[in-house]
Amino acid sequence: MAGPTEDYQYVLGSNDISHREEETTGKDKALDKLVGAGAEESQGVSAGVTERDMATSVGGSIHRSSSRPQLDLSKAEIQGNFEERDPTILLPNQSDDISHLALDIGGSLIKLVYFSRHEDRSNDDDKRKRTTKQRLGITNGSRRSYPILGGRLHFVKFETSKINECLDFIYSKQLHCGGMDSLGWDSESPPRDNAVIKKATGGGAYKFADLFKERLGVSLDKEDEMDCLVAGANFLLKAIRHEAFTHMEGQKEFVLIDHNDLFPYLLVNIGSGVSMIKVDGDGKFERVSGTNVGGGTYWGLGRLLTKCKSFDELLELSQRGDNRTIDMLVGDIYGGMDYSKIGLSASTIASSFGKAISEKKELQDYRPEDISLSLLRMISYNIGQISYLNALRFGLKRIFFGGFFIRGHAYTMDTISFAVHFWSKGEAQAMFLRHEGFLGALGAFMSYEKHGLDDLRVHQLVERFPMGAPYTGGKIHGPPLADLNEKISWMEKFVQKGTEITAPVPMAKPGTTGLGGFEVPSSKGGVLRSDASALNIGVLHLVPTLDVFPLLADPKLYEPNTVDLSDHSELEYWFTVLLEHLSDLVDKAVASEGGTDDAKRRGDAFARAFSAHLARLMEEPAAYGKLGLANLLELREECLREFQFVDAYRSIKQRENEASLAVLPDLLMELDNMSEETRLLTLIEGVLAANIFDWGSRACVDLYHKGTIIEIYRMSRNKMQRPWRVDDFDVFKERMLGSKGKRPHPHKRALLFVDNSGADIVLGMLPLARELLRRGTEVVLVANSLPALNDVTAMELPDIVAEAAKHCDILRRAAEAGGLIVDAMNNSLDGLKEKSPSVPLMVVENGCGSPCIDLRQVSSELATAAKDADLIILEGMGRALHTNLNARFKCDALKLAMVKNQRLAEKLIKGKIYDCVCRYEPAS
Ligand SMILES: CC(C)(COP(=O)(O)O)[C@@H](O)C(=O)NCCC(=O)O
Ligand SMILES: [Mn+2]
Repeated sequence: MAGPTEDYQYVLGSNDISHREEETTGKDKALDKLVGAGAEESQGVSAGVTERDMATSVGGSIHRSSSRPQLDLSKAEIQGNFEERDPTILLPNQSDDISHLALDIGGSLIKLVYFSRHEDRSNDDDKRKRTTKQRLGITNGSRRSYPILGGRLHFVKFETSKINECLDFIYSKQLHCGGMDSLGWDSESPPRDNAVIKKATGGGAYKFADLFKERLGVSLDKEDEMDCLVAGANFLLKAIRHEAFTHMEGQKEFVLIDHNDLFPYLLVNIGSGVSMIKVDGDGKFERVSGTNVGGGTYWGLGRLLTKCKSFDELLELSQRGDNRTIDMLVGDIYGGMDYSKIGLSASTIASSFGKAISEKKELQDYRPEDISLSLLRMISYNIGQISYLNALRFGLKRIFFGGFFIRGHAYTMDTISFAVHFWSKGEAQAMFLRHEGFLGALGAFMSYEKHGLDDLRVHQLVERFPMGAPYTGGKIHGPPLADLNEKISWMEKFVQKGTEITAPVPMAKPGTTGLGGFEVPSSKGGVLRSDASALNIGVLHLVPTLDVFPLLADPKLYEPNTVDLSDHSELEYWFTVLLEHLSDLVDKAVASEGGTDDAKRRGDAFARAFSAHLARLMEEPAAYGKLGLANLLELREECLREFQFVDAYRSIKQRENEASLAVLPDLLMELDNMSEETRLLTLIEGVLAANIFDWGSRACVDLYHKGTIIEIYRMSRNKMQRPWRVDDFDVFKERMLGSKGKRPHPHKRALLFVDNSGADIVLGMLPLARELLRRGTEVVLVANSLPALNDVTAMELPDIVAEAAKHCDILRRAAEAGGLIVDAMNNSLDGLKEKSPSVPLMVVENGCGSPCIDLRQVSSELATAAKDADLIILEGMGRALHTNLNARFKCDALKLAMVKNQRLAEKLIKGKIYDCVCRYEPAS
C-alpha cells in the first residue's frame, strides 16, 4: 500500500546481532515547545546514551553530544491561522514525528508499544487531486473532532532484568518527551505542569515508577492489567486480519475472525503466571481462573535445573530434547503397549518427570535438553488442560492464548493445542495471537484518551516488515541508528557475521500417535534462533485514507491472491523466480540513481535484505501472516523503498512512453477508419498485445533484447489470434454494441485499472479509454500511488494524457473536463472549438505501490470514484491474474492480461506463455 516505508534499523553488537529502529525525528505542533526544546533538539542526541546523560536530562538540561538531529527546524513556518490556539507548524525538512508510548512491565519482560506519527505527505494542492475531488464530490465535511492520525505502531520488548536497556531506548528515541497533546490529539485540554505522563500496566508499573521518574522524568499512569489485556486482545482480533491462528501438528493456519461473532471467548494470558479471562465484549470481562504454573515456572525451574542463562536459551535447549528419558510414559507402565481403551497411546506422558523417581540418577545424569523439554511439555500441557476446563465451565468454544511464554514456539503451541483438542474431543479450539506478548501494552496505549485507534478498521492498518525482521524479530538493543548509511553498514556487517545467525527453525511435522501420544521435537539443524520466532510482527502503519473497494460483491469472501503459496512447490518456484530477478533489478535500481557508489552500496544492501526476507519466508511461510504471491511482490517494492530507491524503472518508463507516444497518432488514425465492431476488437487486442511490456517478467525482459519497443509491439499484435485462451470478447461486445440492432445504454462510468508504462498505457489502455469516452462513458484511470516495476503511476499519468491529447480531440476535451489538462489549446485540432461538453477523463491513485492490488485496501479517492462506476477493467498479470482473477464485483468487470510466465499459464489457464485472458463478468 501507499505510504512511506518503515525505517527500522539494526546494529551489530559485539556478540550478537541485535536490531534497533531508526531514529525517528519529531514534528511538533506547539510552537512554544519547538522554541523551548527545538534548539536543543536540533543539536541531536548521542548515539551512545549513557546513564549519566540520562540522569542529567531530568529537569530539562539534556546533555547532547552528537550530530543526530531530533527535530529539523529549518524553514519551519506556521501553517494556517495564526490566531489558532495550537497552530500547526510545518517543518518541511522534518521526516517523522515524536512518538508516544505505553508500557507493560511484567516480571520477565517489558513490552513497549509506541506510535510515531507520519505526516500525510500527499499534496492536496496537486491540481489533479483537487479537480478530481471536485468532480467526484469528495469533501472534507465529515471531520471528527480529533483526527485519526496516520502513523506507525511499533512493538518492542526488553528483559525486565535489563531495564536500563529499555530506559536507554526510550531516551534515545525521545519517547519520554511530550504527551499525547504533542500529537494534536489533546489540544483541548488545559496545559499541564511539566510532568510527562505515560500509560503503563503490569506489576513493574508500580515497582519501577520511581526509576522512570528519576531517570526519564516520566510519571507512570497505572492502568489495570486485566483491562489492558482485554482491550489489547479485542483491538487485535478486530483490527488485524491475520492475527489469530491455530497451530496443530506443526501446521499454522490463520483464522478469519467474524467481528460480529467474536464474543464470548476465553483469553488465556501466559506471562510469568497465567490469567484466564472470559471476555464478553469491549470492557466486559471476568477473570475466571488462572494458574501460578506459568512462564515464570518454566524459566525459574529451568534455570535451576539446567543453568541456562536466558529463557530463549532454555527454549532452544528443549528443541534438542527427548522427554522420554525423564517423563514416565503410558508405555513405561504398560510394557510398551497403548492403553487404547481410554484413548492413551504408549507415548502419552503418564507422569511428567516420573521416571526420575524410579531411576537412581542425579540431576547431572539427565541431559539439560531433556529436562527443558519435559518442563516445557508439563507446563504447556497443564495450561492447555486448565484452559479447556474453564472454557467448558462457561460453554466457550474459542480460547485465545497470549503472553510471551509462547514466543511463537511451535512445540509449545502444539502441546497447548493438543491438550485442548484432546480433552474437548475436538469441540474447543486453541488459537494463538501473532502479537501474543503485546496485549497489555497495546491495551495501555488504548487507554490514552483519544488515542484514535478505536475507530481504525482492518483496512486502515498495513503491516510492514522492515529489513531486520528476518534476523532479529523485534529485539532491540542500544540506541537507534542515525541514517541510511548506518543501516547499510549494519547490513554489510551482518553479512560478514551472517553465518553466526540462525534463522528460526520451524518444527518439522511432529509425528503423533493419534492417541494422545506426542513425539519429541524434530528440528532442522537442531538450533533454534535465539528469541525463537517470537516477533513475527512488523510495524503497523495506520493509514486512515484507505478504504474497502465498494464494488466488491462480498468483501468477506474476497481473497486477493490467486496463487496459494501454502503449496510448497509453488513457494519454491516463485522464490526462485524472484531470486533470479534480483541482480537485474539491482542493476536497474542502481542505474536509476546515477550508478553512484552510494547507489551501489544501497543496491547491495537491498539485495541482502530482500534475500533475507525470502530465506526467512522459505523457512516459515506464515512468518509474516498469510503469504500470497502479491505479498512477495509488494515486499520487494517496499524493500527497494527502504533503501531509498524511489523509482528503479524511471528512465525505462520515460523512454517507452516517448516511443509509444510517437506512434500513437498513426494508431488512432487506423482505428478511426474501422467499423465500430472491428475497432472494439482491435482495441482489446491492442491492450492484450501491449501488456507484453512488463519488466517484471523474465521471459519478456529477454525478449526486449531482440528488437525495439515498436517492433516488439507489432510482433505481439500480429500474434494475436482468437480465440484467446480465455475469450469472453463476444459477450463483452454484445454488452457494448448490442445485438440484433438493439443499442444498449452505455456504461455511466468505467474504472480502468491501468498497468505498465509505454505501449501498455499509450497504445493499449488510452485508446480503449478513448473509445469509452466517445460512447459517453466517464473514464477514471486508476493507477499506482507509488512506483512498482514499470507500472505507470497516478503522478505520471496526467503528463502522458496531456501528450496524447495533443493528437486527439476526444482525449483532449475529456481530459479538460476531468481537470487533467487546462484548457490550453484554444483551438481544436481541426481549428474549431468543440461546443458539446465531453464526459470527463480522470485519474485517481489506487493507494498501492505494488504490481498487484488488494482491493480491501484502496485509496479513499478510488473508493469514492467507484461509487458511480458500472464497469471496471482490470489490466495486467498483477492486477487481473495474480490478484483478482477470482474476485467478483457488483458491476460489470473485464479482466485483460497477457500471461507472461509459462508456469502460471499452465496452472491458471492450462495454456502457454504469451496466451491471453479476456474474461468478462457481468454484474453479479
Ligand atoms: C510482476 C508481474 C506480476 C507484472 O506483470 P504485469 O502486471 O505488468 O502484467 C509479472 O511480471 C510476474 O508475475 N513476474 C514474475 C514472473 C516471471 O518472471 O515470469
Ligand atoms: Mn505491471
